[in-house]
Amino acid sequence: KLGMAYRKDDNFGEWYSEVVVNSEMIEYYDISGCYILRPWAMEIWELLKEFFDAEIKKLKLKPYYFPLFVTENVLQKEKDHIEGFAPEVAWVTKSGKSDLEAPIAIRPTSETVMYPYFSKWIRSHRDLPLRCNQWCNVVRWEFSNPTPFIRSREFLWQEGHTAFATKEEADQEVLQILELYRRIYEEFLAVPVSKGRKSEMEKFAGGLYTTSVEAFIPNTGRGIQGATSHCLGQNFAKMFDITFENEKGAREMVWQNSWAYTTRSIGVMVMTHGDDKGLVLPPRVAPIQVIVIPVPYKDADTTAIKEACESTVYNLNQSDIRADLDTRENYSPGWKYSHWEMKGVPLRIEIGPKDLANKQVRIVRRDNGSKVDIPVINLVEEVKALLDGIQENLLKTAKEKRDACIEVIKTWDDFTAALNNKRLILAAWCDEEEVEKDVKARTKGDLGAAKTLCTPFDQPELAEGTLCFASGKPAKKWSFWGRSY
Ligand SMILES: O=C1CCCN[C@@H]1CCCn1cnc2cc(F)c(Cl)cc2c1=O
Ligand SMILES: [Mg+2]
Repeated sequence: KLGMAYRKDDNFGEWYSEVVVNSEMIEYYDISGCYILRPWAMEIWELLKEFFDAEIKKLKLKPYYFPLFVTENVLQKEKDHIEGFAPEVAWVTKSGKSDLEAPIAIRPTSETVMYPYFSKWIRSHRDLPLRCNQWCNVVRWEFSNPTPFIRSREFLWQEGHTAFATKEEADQEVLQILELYRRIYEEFLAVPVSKGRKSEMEKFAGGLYTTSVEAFIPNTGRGIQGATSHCLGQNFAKMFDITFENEKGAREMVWQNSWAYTTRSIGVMVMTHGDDKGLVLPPRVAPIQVIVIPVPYKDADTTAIKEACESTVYNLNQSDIRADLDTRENYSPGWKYSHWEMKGVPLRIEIGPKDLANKQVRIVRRDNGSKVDIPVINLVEEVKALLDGIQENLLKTAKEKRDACIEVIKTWDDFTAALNNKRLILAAWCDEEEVEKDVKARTKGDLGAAKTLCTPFDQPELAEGTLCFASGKPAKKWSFWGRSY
């Protein structure tokens, strides 16, 4: 199937569903909210994992794998904060025809699975820091509109769970991990994000504070949480009795963090860069960075052309560039151009008789469609420069688009107007939870209510006497507000 039926700016939802299928990332599945991740998606996940895993190994994280299942009474251990999540928990109640004695939950997150064993493993300060990471799937039986990568009932993630003797160590790691999440989004996915702190209402209820990287989708005017890094304080240490004997022989509770990013990150990238020809991949996450296509003419030397394509791919691969060729005789060059554009391959190289004769190749950029003829001898350097240029251009363009959506507001009327204009709102407010609840109540509607997305670490100047846009009380901080996924 060639070409898109939907245009990104006309029908974003349909456009998105079409892109993820036509680019061969996703196959829809017969259970709502579940999707098949095909190689074009999994290879991106693996490239991100390769970077992140190497980085957390530098931070001394150790790989673990904990069971998928958790008993009811262990899951209920954090009853205070999970009561809001209870409807999302999926339960196994039978095996074959017979009922299980007690239902078993499928992990929606792994605190309750892991922490009883943290309690067992941590005895002395010498057992600290404990640094545990697992790559796995989790299940949350969500009911709001399922969307490939963005909101699914099963998704892949990494979840890091660490324990320290001091709050200072925990605070430091929270930010180290948040920086890695920023790098995942900005340096790999070319998606601009804002680092900040979640409000008391939006944070992980079981923790002390939550930091996050927040992205924004201009087409829908919705914010989207890219990844989270929580400091749990000693809350879970208390709940699960995770204590250690310090150097002086006194017993203390550990300070813990937990942090995650998920396959949602791939969906954010698709939404950010895709266009009406389909997917547009940032080179650093492109499974194929360069596709080489022979352009044979009726009486041309097709063998020579094919050999030129093969040596081009070989030379690029020798320089660690992910190149491949499409020599399928049953498809025309034109069909192949559209096919690989749909899949978002950053560079296409065309080799025809003229190119052969001139010892050059024609290179076409997916991001801006520009074409350039390059002498074969300069090929590798030129391709590397072009790939770097595309990576840079995608982030720069996305940043400009996101920044163009930011609107600073001071009054309630401007707030509601900006909301309806699909803006990313930056507003000073009094930081009172009641007021945040009130804004939610006053903006409820079929598009969803407005909420705080994060309080950016990078705070604009707060002029003396600035008043909260919602309550009129003295403003304490600037926060990003908007509707969200
Ligand atoms: O975000 C992270 C980073 C990685 C480890 N976990 C935390 C907190 C997860 C919050 N959360 C999120 N969703 C949940 C859904 C549920 F069904 C239940 Cl029972 C609990 C939760 C829940 O605690
Ligand atoms: Mg949720």
